[in-house]
Order: sequence, then structure tokens, then C-alpha cells
Amino acid sequence: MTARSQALDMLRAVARKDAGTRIAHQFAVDPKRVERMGVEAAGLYLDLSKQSWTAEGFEAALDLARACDIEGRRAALFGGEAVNNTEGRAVLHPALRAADDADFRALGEPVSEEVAATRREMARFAADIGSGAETSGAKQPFSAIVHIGIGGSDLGPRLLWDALRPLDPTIDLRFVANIDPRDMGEALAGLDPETTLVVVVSKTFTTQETLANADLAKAWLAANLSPRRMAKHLIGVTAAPDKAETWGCGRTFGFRDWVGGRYSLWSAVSLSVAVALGWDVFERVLDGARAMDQHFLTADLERNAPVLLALAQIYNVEGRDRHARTVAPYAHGLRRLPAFLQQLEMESNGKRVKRDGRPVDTATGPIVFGEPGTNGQHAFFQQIHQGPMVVPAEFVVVRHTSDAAMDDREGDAPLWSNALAQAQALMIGKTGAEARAELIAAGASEAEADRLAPHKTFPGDRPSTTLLMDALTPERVGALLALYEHKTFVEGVIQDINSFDQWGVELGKVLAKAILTDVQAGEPSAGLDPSTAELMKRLMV
Ligand SMILES: O=P(O)(O)OC[C@H]1O[C@H](O)[C@H](O)[C@@H](O)[C@@H]1O
Repeated sequence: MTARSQALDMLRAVARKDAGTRIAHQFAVDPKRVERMGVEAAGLYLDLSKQSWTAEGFEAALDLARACDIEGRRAALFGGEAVNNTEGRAVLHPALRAADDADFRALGEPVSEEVAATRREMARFAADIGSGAETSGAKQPFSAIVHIGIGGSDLGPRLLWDALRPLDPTIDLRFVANIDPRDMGEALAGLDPETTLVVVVSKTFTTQETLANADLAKAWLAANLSPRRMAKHLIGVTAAPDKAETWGCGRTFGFRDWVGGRYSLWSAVSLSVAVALGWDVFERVLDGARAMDQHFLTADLERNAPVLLALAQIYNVEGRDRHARTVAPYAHGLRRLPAFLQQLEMESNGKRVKRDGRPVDTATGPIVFGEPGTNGQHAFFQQIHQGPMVVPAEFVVVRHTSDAAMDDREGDAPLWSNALAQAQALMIGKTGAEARAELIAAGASEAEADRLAPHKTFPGDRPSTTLLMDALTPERVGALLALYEHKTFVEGVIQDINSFDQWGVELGKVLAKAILTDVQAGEPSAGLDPSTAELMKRLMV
């Protein structure tokens, strides 16, 4: 038996024992709990004291981390080894936010100089668009950007823009991901092709949705601009520049195969955001992520925010059979965080085999879902409070969400007090006796109180994590996303899986092509299952 499986078994055993004690009770028996389970990292504060683990459970989780050689795997990642072992690639997103004079190597090849050169190129392009030095085909300043991309080529940049955009931006930045033409139709509505820049973002430059949308945008430009002028409006961001140029991009910005799609927002993938926000703002995002990298690299495991966040999840999934997690960002600017995390975590760790191809011996990633607070409170939170299934919650709380809120006397207190209240309610709950006493106090008869009390009872003892930041600044947003990246990596290490491939998305793509071929031929191919054939026929009429 390996040290890892021994530690895993121990964690499961301790967690089963922990089930007999309530979270709220732990504060009484362990006065150091908040201190021990609260850590600061790169301007964020992480509170894990409302998780279900006892002091013993917390230690058992740390022992598991120690048994999994997190330090060794972390060194392999930062050292540019082939951590993505099914594709033989390094995984070096930290190199993208490192200092200019860093010396990262991917499989031994130096990469930092090229990273710095691309950053300089991006900075110049952003400055030139901003100043009007870089003009459209008609020699006018650009006033709008249409960013076309999907998955990792969409979610990160979109989140950055939502979180950091000014209320009245000088560049009208719009995102298009879906192959439903409605998405592009909405994005192009009201834009002037003469002053619109189209940025096509695709690592592979083969993604069906992105190419279909890029063709739509090109046709829209072509209806108004000459081919020579049009080239100035078409920018590619890709790891396959030849493909982008063949397609018609007048200029391309590159990144390498050691940048995974869902880890790519630190690269030229965020070009359109860097242009629209200004390069200095984007640089501050990188600074924040770099601060989190430093924390991850240097903090002891028991004070290491990404490690502890990962352990809380492993404890819930492995120890307590909790296979879902809800994320509630209490900031309108972070409303797409759940969608970003769905890709980051579920595409990274939703795996059935370990690095060596043998079946996993853990449950791997849980289902991640969420909505911004307070919206989610008026919808699915009912089930989080009273449903029979325990769903750990994660509250991301921002003291000042925007300048507008800071002008208000109460600031954001009405927003964040809701987050604190939800976490508290989940933990303390309300007993049947308390519910009954409240009903009686409100004038209900004994019989009525007996009838209604079970409906008004909250089991409580439901775990949550709270993440605090002072303001939605570029640095904090960068640190937050880097925190989640490293958390995802640590989970993958503990589960012994490759977090950096995504073969699970391939089969559907291949079958979609085959179905489209059938549709073009006018009938389902022989051998197609009857259900799919029937659905296809109904759609083809
Ligand atoms: O950037 P692209 O090559 O167009 O890929 C876009 C996305 O599609 C793929 O199917 C993967 O699931 C994602 O990880 C990726 O981010």
C-alpha cells in the first residue's frame, strides 16, 4: 500500500468520524480554529473554518497532501516538465505572468524571452489602438472589438472584462462564442464595420464554432470593406499562426502548446481585453497572478491557500460523499466565475483514469455550479439549505465591488452581509424546537405550530468556504483566478490524474461532423441508432 492510499484511507476514516460532530461545535472545542483555517494569500483571505473537518480531519487532509508529493509535482510544473503526460507537453501558464527576466523552460527550451516579446507586442498594439496610431482600413480609429472564441478562448477574457470594465468604455468590446448565429447577430448589431476590429481567438484554429463565427464576421466586413482594407480588421490569436494567416488574418499574436486553453487568459488570448482595458490594467492582472504563484511556491502546505482549498474539496468528496459544490460570487463583475470554474475544474479533473491509465481510486472532480449572489439566494439556495443532499458552498466576497458602490454611504454592505448571512445560516440552521417556538410566538396554535415546524426547520451543519478581497481590482482578480488554477492542479496531484488534457470533449465533435455530413446528404446514414435517426429526420424537415 502506498503512502498516498494509506493517507487517503485515513482521511476517509477520520471524515466518517467527523460526521458525528457539528461545525458550530468545533469553534467551542478549538479556539484556534479560525486562525488555523484562515489564510492570507496575495491580498485574498480564505476562511475554511466553516468546513466540516474537525482539527483531526484537517490534519488528516494535510497528511494526504504530504503523502502526495505536492512539492515535487509543483516543481515539475514550474520546471516545465511534461506534466501533461498524454500529450507530452509542459504546462507553463505561470511563465506567462512571470517577470520579464524570468527563465522558464518548456521541456528544457527557454520560453521567457518569447513571452516577454509577445507581451511587448501586445502592449504596443494596445497603446496604438488607444492612441489612434493603429487605424482601421479606412484610416479611422477603432471603436469596437468583436472577440470570437469559445471555451478557454472565451471564458477567461470575458470574465476579466466583466470584472474590470469601466461603466462607459471607450472601446465597445463584445464576445461571441456560440455557433448559434444569433450570438454573432447580437454582437454585430449597431457596430460599424469601418471601425470594428475582429479578433479571432483559437489555440488550434480548427474549432468549428469559432471558424463558423469568424466566417460570419469576415463576410460582414467584406460587405463593406475591400479585401486589402479588411486585413487590418482581422487579428488572429493562436498557436497555429499559419492557419490563421491562410484564413485571412492580417496579423497574428501567438502562444505555445504549453499553454492549455483553460489556462490561457494570461496570454495573447486576452489581447482584446488588454486593448479595451488598457495595457497597464492587464499587467496588473498578471501581477496579481504572479503574487499567487509566489505564495503557492513558498508557503508551507498548512498555510498554502490553493492547497487548503483543494483539501477542503477532497475532504468533502472523498470523506463525506459530497459530489457537488456551488460557487456564489457576491459581485456582479464576477457573475461568470461559475462558468469559468466549470471549465477550469470539470474539464481539468473530470477524469476516469489516473496518469498511468488505470481507473481512478477517487471520485475526481465534483459538479460545480453557481450564480452570483444575491441572485442565487432567490432560486436554488432553497435546496442548499433544506434539500437532503449536502452541497458545500463557496462564497466569494468583495468589500468594494465598484466605484459606484463606494460612493454610496452603505457601500457594499447590503451585498456582502447577505453572503455572511448565508454561510452562517447554512452552518447554524434552525432546530424544530426553535421553529416551533417562533410559530407560537407569532400567534400560531399548538397544532398549527406542530404542523408547520418541520417545514421551517433547517438542518444546518452545512459546510462553506468564504473568500474575501478588499476590492475588485485587477490584482485581486488575477490572484483569484490563479488561486483556482493551482487548487485544480493540487486536486489533480492528489487524485493522481492528468489535469491538462481533455479527450472527453473529442467524441462529440467527431460525431457532430458525421451528423452534419448526413444532413447534407439528406438522410441519416445506415447503422445510425434509431433515436438519433428519428431526431435528425424531425429536424431536417
Ligand atoms: O482555442 P481553441 O483551440 O479554439 O479551443 C477552444 C476550446 O475547445 C476545446 O474543445 C476544448 O474543450 C477547450 O479546452 C478549448 O478551450
